[in-house]
Amino acid sequence: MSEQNNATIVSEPLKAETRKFNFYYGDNHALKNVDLPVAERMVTALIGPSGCGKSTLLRSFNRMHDLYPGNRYEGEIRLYPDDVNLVSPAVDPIEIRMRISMVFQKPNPFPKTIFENVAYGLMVRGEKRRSVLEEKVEEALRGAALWEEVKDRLDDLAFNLSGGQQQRLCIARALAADPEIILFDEPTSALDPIATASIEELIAEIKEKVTILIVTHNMQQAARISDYTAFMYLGELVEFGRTDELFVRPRKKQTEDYITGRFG
Ligand SMILES: Nc1ncnc2c1ncn2[C@@H]1O[C@H](COP(=O)(O)OP(=O)(O)OP(=O)(O)O)[C@@H](O)[C@H]1O
Repeated sequence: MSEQNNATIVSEPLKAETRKFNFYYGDNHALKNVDLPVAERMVTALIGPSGCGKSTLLRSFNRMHDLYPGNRYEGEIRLYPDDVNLVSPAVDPIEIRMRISMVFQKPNPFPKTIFENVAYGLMVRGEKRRSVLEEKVEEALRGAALWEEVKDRLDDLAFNLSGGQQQRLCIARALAADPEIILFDEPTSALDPIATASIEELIAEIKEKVTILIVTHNMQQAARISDYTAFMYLGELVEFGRTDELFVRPRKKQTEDYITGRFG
């Protein structure tokens, strides 16, 4: 069977796409010629065994690796519709981080109030009007399904919220910046099953507005919430497909071994 071009598998418009993308931590060649299409307003899951490069790929999308000397990108990550290469040195990483937000494994609210956490990005951008901030904070908290729980305690410290609430607050903080893409790095691994279910529901809702890329160790979660799945191994993208097809009829033996738990 001839190799299929991954982008042709996607039926929606592309929001982004990596092309012959490589990443190096100094001498460590962590990502190798990755061609990953990211469908607009869909959920794309990155799965694969520990150390295969999922987080490295995710973090490349908002130029997190720029913060460390010795790291090197090669190839392209095209962002559409502008069609810019977001890892080009000519592109400002700060601008990219405003357009592409990230939610981490462990909730990481700032040591500030609930209100300030959500308003932070807007304030950094110079928005000072209290009425605009209030409106945007409410909208983002509603979008993150947290408004009803916190509307009477917006001036409480964010640390007083439960773990699941803190993670929804971090999602609200990401939403408040009106991002085009949200990157989720194992967002439920520190949460109990109920909080996990509410984050999964939330992801299904916010994908109506925002493109989502998510790293997960949990294959059931990938199968439940994603539209497309990319299976990675040793820095390579082994197989990309529609989630309903990849989990039922994987084309590659490595993918099949991984999803059936026979990996070793
Ligand atoms: N800061 C770093 N410096 C050097 N090598 C790194 C660094 N971070 C990750 N690596 C290496 O890059 C490779 C990919 O790591 P990465 O964290 O992206 O994998 P992962 O699939 O997300 O793993 P996990 O599921 O365990 O989080 C691994 O070999 C890892 O050891």
